[in-house]
Amino acid sequence: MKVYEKAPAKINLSLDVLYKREDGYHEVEMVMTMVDLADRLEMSELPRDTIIISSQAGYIPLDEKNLAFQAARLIKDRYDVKQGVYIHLDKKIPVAAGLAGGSSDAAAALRGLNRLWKLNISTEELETLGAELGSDVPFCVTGGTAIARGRGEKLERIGNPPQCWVVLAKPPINVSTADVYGRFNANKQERRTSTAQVREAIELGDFQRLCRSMGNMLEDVTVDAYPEVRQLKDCMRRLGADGVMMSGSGPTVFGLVSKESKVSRIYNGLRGFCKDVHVVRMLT
Ligand SMILES: C[C@](O)(CO)[C@H](O)COP(=O)(O)OP(=O)(O)OC[C@H]1O[C@@H](n2ccc(N)nc2=O)[C@H](O)[C@@H]1O
Ligand SMILES: Nc1ncnc2c1ncn2[C@@H]1O[C@H](COP(=O)(O)OP(=O)(O)OP(=O)(O)O)[C@@H](O)[C@H]1O
Repeated sequence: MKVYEKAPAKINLSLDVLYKREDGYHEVEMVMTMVDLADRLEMSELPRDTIIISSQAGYIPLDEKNLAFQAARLIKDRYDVKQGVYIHLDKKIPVAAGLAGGSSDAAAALRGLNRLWKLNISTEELETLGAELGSDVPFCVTGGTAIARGRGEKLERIGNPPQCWVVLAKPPINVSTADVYGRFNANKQERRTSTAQVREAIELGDFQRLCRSMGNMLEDVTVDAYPEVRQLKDCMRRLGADGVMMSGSGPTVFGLVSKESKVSRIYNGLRGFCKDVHVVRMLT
């Protein structure tokens, strides 16, 4: 038997870092949603008790460092599954981009293996398992739009943002999430939180207000280390995107655009600046 799962990319419409916790993680409050740029996972049963990962992407680990591998091992251990699985990852989401590609693959593996092995694990339990794999994984289990708190695992579902185009552009640099949080200094200055305003704009269905409300407290940290992220933001704004922000710990910058007529101008303008540009829709 075979099962297939899509693993969409996430963007952060807000990302407030509240304080550093005793356990080393940061307490956050953020609005996350998904876009229709997705990896695809094919999972098939193996007679031998083993986990095999393959991918067309030559630049991700295919061993126990792969988050889909870790998801399979976790579910096998926890539910005492003796069958093996072959997982093929068709990667479309840029890697180490701030788009939760690995986390979404892990969440898709949890969902798919639950079906493949007929384990009947509840969504809540899948989210709890996901938290063991990474802070963004619980959100990726069901996706949609949510406010995430704690270190990212406490989820409150909210309505979807107004539909629009999303232009994603990743400069050719790799950013480590641990490194960005490590450089973040919570006491440095008063920072404006944005989650409450983003939530309000979504509830009102007010696109322009949403664009004005967005904020990401990790942006300054990444921009300090990689000035090209600011250049990319400025470029996207100049080209006419309505709202522009970095996603997660970066370096991907996204632009929200309401008018289809503007999209190709923004896409073409950005392609002169970096190769990794995608035009997608919010997943609503
Ligand atoms: C930046 C975001 O992607 C925004 O959605 C997430 O907060 C990070 O999610 P993630 O990549 O799944 O993060 P994890 O794999 O759990 O953690 C990677 C590293 O980031 C730091 N980290 C992560 C999440 C968090 N709330 N506080 C942290 O300080 C920790 O040093 C951790 O070792
Ligand atoms: N299935 C996977 N897909 C992509 N990267 C993976 C995967 N499994 C493990 N990795 C490793 O995880 C690291 C982060 O990749 P990923 O694409 O998940 O980052 P990200 O989008 O910045 O994540 P986040 O937004 O959750 O911080 C990479 O260095 C990569 O080698």
